[in-house]
Formats: sequence, structure tokens, C-alpha cells
Amino acid sequence: MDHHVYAIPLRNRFRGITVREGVLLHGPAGWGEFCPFRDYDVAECVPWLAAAVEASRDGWPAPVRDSVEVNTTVPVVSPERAHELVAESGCRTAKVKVADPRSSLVDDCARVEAVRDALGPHGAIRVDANAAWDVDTAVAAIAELDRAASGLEYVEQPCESVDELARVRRKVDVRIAADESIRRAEDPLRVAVAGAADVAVLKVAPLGGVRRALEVAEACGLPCVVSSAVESSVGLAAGVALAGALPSLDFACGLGTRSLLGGDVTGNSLCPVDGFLPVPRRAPEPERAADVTADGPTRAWWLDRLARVRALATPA
Ligand SMILES: O=C(O)CCC(=O)c1ccccc1C(=O)O
Ligand SMILES: [Mg+2]
Repeated sequence: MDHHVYAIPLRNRFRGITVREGVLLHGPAGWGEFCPFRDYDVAECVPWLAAAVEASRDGWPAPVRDSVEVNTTVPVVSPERAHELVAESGCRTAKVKVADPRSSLVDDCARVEAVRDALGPHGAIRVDANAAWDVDTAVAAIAELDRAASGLEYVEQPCESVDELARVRRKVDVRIAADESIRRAEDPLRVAVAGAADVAVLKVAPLGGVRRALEVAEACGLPCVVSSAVESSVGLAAGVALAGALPSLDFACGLGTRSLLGGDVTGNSLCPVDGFLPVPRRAPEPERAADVTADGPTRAWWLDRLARVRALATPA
């Protein structure tokens, strides 16, 4: 079989979704994963296909390290649940989702305090606001969250625009990381030139593959953090390959997301051990894909999407 459509339930709602779906593609170099979120239009899916084609047809560039430190990712959950997730992760760094419509700043601070308690004084805490704040709200919220964390490592995408990020960055002492601003940028260099961020977040699929993400890393000239899009272990492997190939890596990567899923396509998942993942040479075989096969309508929806993205990506 050269493709497999999967549907994996999430253990907690994340980014408004409760099930992660996509297509695994097989080629001469192994397996790739195509899993753009349902709300993306066809054009936005094109780089995701390029990343899956790279993995399955070409493989990845050689790594320069053999393991990668990762953060655990804490969704919008109760402080008690956040404490448990961090304690069971084995990671020294945690990323906490904040500024969600279902969570007030008071809730966010309580969750961050619980995460600090679970990590101990030497762990690192970063927060991700997914562009939810305006400049003044960001400046005030960052001060509160920095206090609750007893020091934040960085704040990811506090506001939407590059200009707003730059303004927040001038007003706070906490580092700013750009995520959506890198992913959606036609010119990632602009983020650095504008003085908008201290750290760039790179995701393989929206950037169009490991090679393209390495070019973006070089062009933006910032320290990079590789993050997942909450893929199965097949897609996660591409993220770890990128993290393994970056010339320098100063922060833990957002690739500890296997635990957000209630299943996987592989028997041997990319779960961090003591906060580290081994750098793979190719994606793992999806030998357990049959456990998470999508139902008929879901399968039809994905094969139709794949055909339309292919048609756009390879003009007749
Ligand atoms: O960075 C991490 O810790 C996990 C990945 C993550 O948060 C994420 C996953 C899917 C879509 C968006 C995001 C995000 O960083 O905003
Ligand atoms: Mg982010």
C-alpha cells in the first residue's frame, strides 16, 4: 500500500481540534506525512505536500547531532493536570499554551505556577499566545506570567504582526519567539531585520520540508526552535531530522508532542526519554497504521484534498 489515511484522537483539545487526521505517503525513501489542518485552503496545503514528498521520495540531509532535547507541551488544562503532564514527561522544559479564549490570565498564571512546581527551579518555561494579544495586553500579561513562572525562557508569538512583535520586544525583558510570523512569511529575514524576535520557531510541514526549513534558518539568522504540528511519529521524525541537521541548536524543541495523541501509526513512537529524542535517518514504518484507520467519509475527504493539492502543486 502506498498511502494510508489515519484519524487519531487527541488526549486534550488542542488548537480547537479533538482528532488529528492526515495521509501517510510511501515512496522510495520511505514514509512521509501530509496533515494540514482541516481549515487550511488548498494553496496553504502545498508546502505540507512538499514536505511529505521530500520525506518519501528524497529523504533528509545528514544530521550533525544524534539526539535532540525537547519540551513538553501543556495544553489548556487544569493546574493539577498540567502538573501531572509535566511530571510524567521527563522533560526539563515545558511550553504552556496561554491566551486561549477558554482560559483567563488568572487561569494561565495558575497553570504556569503548577508547571514551575512540577519542573523545579532549574527547568525552563516558555509560553505560547498564538497571536492572541494586542501590544498593551501582551506587555501586561507577560509581566504577570513571568512572575508566575519565576522567569520565562521566552514568549512565543504574543501578537499577530511583525510590527507588534517588535513593539512588545522593546517593552519587555523576556525573549520573543516568532512562530506564525515565520511560517506565513514570504520573507523570514524581515522578522530579524525588524527586531521583532530573539528566536525563530521552525515547522517542517508549513515551510515545505527539511531542506527549505534549513534555508529559512540560515536566512533569518536567529537561534531556532523546531516545533511539530502535532503529527504522528512519521511526521515527527521529519521535525527531529531538521533539529538534527541545524548547524546550531540552543533551545529545547517542541517535538515532545506524541503524548498529546491518544494513539500512533507506529509501534515504536517518538516519545522522549529523559527529555531527549534520537535523531532518525528516515521515518519509522507505520506498522500500526491499521489501529488508527480513518472511516470511509474521512478517507474520501483526504484523498480528494490530496488530489486537489497535487493538481495545484504540479501544474498540467
Ligand atoms: O511547540 C510545541 O511545543 C508543540 C507544537 C505546537 O505548539 C503547535 C502545534 C500545532 C500547531 C501550532 C502549534 C504552535 O506552536 O502554535
Ligand atoms: Mg506557536
